[in-house]
Amino acid sequence: MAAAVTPDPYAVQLRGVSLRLGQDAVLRGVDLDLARGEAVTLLGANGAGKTTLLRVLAGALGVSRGDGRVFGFALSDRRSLREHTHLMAFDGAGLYPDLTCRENLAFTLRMYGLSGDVDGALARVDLTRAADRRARFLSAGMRKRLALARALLAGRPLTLVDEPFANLDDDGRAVALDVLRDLHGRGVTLVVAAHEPELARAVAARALRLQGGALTEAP
Ligand SMILES: Nc1ncnc2c1ncn2[C@@H]1O[C@H](COP(=O)(O)OP(=O)(O)OP(=O)(O)O)[C@@H](O)[C@H]1O
Repeated sequence: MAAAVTPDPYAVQLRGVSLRLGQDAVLRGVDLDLARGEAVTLLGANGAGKTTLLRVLAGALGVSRGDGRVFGFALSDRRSLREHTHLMAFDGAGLYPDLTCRENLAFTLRMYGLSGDVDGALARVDLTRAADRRARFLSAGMRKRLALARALLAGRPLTLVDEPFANLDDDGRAVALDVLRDLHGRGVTLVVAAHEPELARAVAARALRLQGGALTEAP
């Protein structure tokens, strides 16, 4: 009889992950267990290493020491990590400045091998009137909205969101919450790095703090 296969219940497991960037030991023994479908808020001062940790989980950065898995894939298998994650970067990286909003989203779908409702996503983030504007001519808040629409369409099983509320007005913050709740409701595992704990925790009640390169549960 074949042995029963137990699916890995974890989206993320990190053990003693350390990373040095230049002179800085940015991550120093990070341990993390995230269940599939869990949403977590990532807190920490400027320069604490939040973006760095998101980039490790997204397969964009290798680690110096330690071990970990993302959906069962080793951290060193960065290609598999990239295929199962979406990183919504703070600075809008991933958006193509010379493509229009609509073209950017259509391109994301093509790149990820998906079909989806581009105009619906633009409407969700209130960018319909800017659909044919090139990304380079968007305001910072509009770029953030476009990045949220991109994350929504991508719907990758692990979505890593860097400062989703920065540069947004009150309506925009509501849009960001709506998008994050939608992703979470679809079973997407979320890590939300934010400086607005009260907002982030409305989606991701469990909060972790990155301090001195290590993660601890935040009360
Ligand atoms: N490519 C790099 N080379 C050298 N040092 C880097 C590099 N990227 C980041 N760092 C350093 O790593 C540390 C952590 O940066 P990171 O961007 O991860 O912090 P953060 O917690 O996201 O900060 P913020 O809240 O300001 O966005 C900082 O000291 C930063 O200067």
